Amino acid sequence: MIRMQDLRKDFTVRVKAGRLRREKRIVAAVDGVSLTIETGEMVGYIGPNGAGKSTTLKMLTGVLSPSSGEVSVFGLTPVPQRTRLALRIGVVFGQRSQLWWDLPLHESFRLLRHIYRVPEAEHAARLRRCRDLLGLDDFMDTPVRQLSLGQRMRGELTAALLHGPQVLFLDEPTIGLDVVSKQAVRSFLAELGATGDVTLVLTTHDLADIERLCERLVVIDHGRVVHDGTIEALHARYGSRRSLVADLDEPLPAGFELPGATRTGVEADGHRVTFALDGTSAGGAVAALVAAASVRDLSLVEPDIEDVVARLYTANGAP
Ligand SMILES: Nc1ncnc2c1ncn2[C@@H]1O[C@H](COP(=O)(O)OP(=O)(O)OP(=O)(O)O)[C@@H](O)[C@H]1O
Repeated sequence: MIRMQDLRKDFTVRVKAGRLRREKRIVAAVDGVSLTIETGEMVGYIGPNGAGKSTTLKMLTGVLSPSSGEVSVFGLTPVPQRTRLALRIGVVFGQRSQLWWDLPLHESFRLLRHIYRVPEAEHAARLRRCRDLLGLDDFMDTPVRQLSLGQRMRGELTAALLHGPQVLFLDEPTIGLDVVSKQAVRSFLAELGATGDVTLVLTTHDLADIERLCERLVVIDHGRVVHDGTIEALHARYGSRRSLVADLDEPLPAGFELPGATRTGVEADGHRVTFALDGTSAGGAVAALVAAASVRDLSLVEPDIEDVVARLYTANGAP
């Protein structure tokens, strides 16, 4: 449904070359991206600053023309068929608003209904759902310029959905939001994605968004895709391991080894030990530890996505 084939976008920038001279330089913001995204997928599109995420979204939504390669969304070519495409996609760019700054929020929604020519009953049903799930009622009458960032973002999401798009492109939807607003936005998107009717593509620097929402993770760096798969596949590729943390009555005997695990930490004078598990099953290691020592408490710690993504960015030479 969304297809990109060897998609590229070059920008020409002028950089200082000596005291008075400026030189033209080509920046390959997107450098040969090929991806296919099917209906109902929830895809996290991540990468370090300047990796090319926003540029890709801009080409998908018809804001920017590609320098070369192909891009289509529902078989439409975004720039020349932008108007037709707009009826079928919703876009939220964290930094840019689609609401009318001086009007109360509900007026923006009313105007959008007319722009998209949405039948009254359909509009009312969608708006009701957004009001409930995103808790808009307290600020429906407030002019947009007086809304907090979290309130505005909830308004932006609603505005992007009122015409019933089949794909939602979100650029940093939770940036700068407080914890409560983040949760509201994430739960809302999770619910939306769970219906299977809406395809979600979102960029974010907050990996909790990805963990909560996305089955598929595409990592881009220097304009190129460096990973495309599940979070689990990413962990497997980078050898992330689960840890077993045990609190013991007595320290383990010297030279103690746990089959299927490697000791990675000792704290509290030997009363707390951490083992990295080699496999995915903890059963054998737990049984062996309990047989060998007096265990007071045990916990399993999942690998941290932040760590593995940081390793991935570093591996690709990001600054
Ligand atoms: N209009 C433009 N003119 C010149 N260079 C641009 C333009 N837009 C983006 N770039 C450059 O293209 C590269 C990719 O930028 P892009 O905004 O797509 O990155 P990003 O992954 O979205 O980054 P961030 O996480 O910081 O938002 C960067 O090197 C950026 O400086």
